[in-house]
Amino acid sequence: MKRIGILGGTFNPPHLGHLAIANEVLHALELDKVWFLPSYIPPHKEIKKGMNPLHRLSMIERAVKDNEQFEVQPIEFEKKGTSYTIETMQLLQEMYPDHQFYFIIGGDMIEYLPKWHRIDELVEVVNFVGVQRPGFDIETPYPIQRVEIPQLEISSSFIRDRVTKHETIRYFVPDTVKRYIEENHLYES
Ligand SMILES: Nc1ncnc2c1ncn2[C@@H]1O[C@H](COP(=O)(O)OP(=O)(O)OP(=O)(O)O)[C@@H](O)[C@H]1O
Ligand SMILES: O=C(O)c1ccc[n+]([C@@H]2O[C@H](COP(=O)([O-])O)[C@@H](O)[C@H]2O)c1
Repeated sequence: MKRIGILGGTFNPPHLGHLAIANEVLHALELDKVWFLPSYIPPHKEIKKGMNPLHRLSMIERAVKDNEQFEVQPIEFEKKGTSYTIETMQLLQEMYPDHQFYFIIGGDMIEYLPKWHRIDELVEVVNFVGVQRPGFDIETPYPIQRVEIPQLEISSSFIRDRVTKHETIRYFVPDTVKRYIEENHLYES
C-alpha cells in the first residue's frame, strides 16, 4: 500500500503556504508522496474571467519540480468541467487500488465541508487531514485527522493583490512561480 497525500487547490497562484503544509503533513504522517491536484473549475471559487486555466497548471508544475516527493496529479484538468472531489477520488481509487489517499485541507475548507458535493459519501471514501489556517475554525462534526503545523498567514488572494499593487511577492512564492507570473503578466490588473 502506498500512502499518498493529496492537496487539492485552485493554485491561483501556488504559494509557500501550499508547499509548507504539504511537506508538514508528508512528514507527520510518513506519507510516500503528496500529489498536488489543481482543480479545473473549482466547485465554489470564482476565477477572474479570461484567465487561461493552463497558467495554474504550469505554475503548480514549476512549484513542485525540485521535490521528488511532490507530484502534480492532472486528472481534473483531463476530466474538465466542475471539479467535484467525490468524483475525482472515486476515479483515483479505481485507477490506483493499492494506494491509500489522505486529502489535505486548510481551516477555510474545514469550515466549508458541510457544503461539499455529496459530503456524506465523500467522508466514507476519503481520509481527510485538516491543518490550521489563521482566522478559521478547525472544529467540525466530520471525521478529520488533525496535523499541527506552524500557522502561515499567506494566501493566493494576498499574492494576487500584491502583484496588482506592484508590491513584492519574493519569498512568498517559489522564484520559478514569481518569474512565471512576471513573464505572463498575470494579476497585473
Ligand atoms: N496558509 C495556509 N494555511 C493552511 N492551509 C492553506 C493555506 N493556504 C492554502 N491552504 C489550503 O490549501 C488548499 C488550496 O488552497 P487554494 O489553492 O484555494 O489557495 P488559497 O490561498 O486558499 O486561495 P485564495 O486566497 O484565492 O482563496 C485549501 O485546502 C486551503 O485551505
Ligand atoms: O467537491 C466539492 O464540493 C468541493 C468543495 C470545495 C472544495 N473542494 C476541493 O477542495 C480543494 C481546495 O479547494 P480550494 O477552492 O480552496 O482551492 C480543491 O481540490 C477543491 O476541488 C471540493
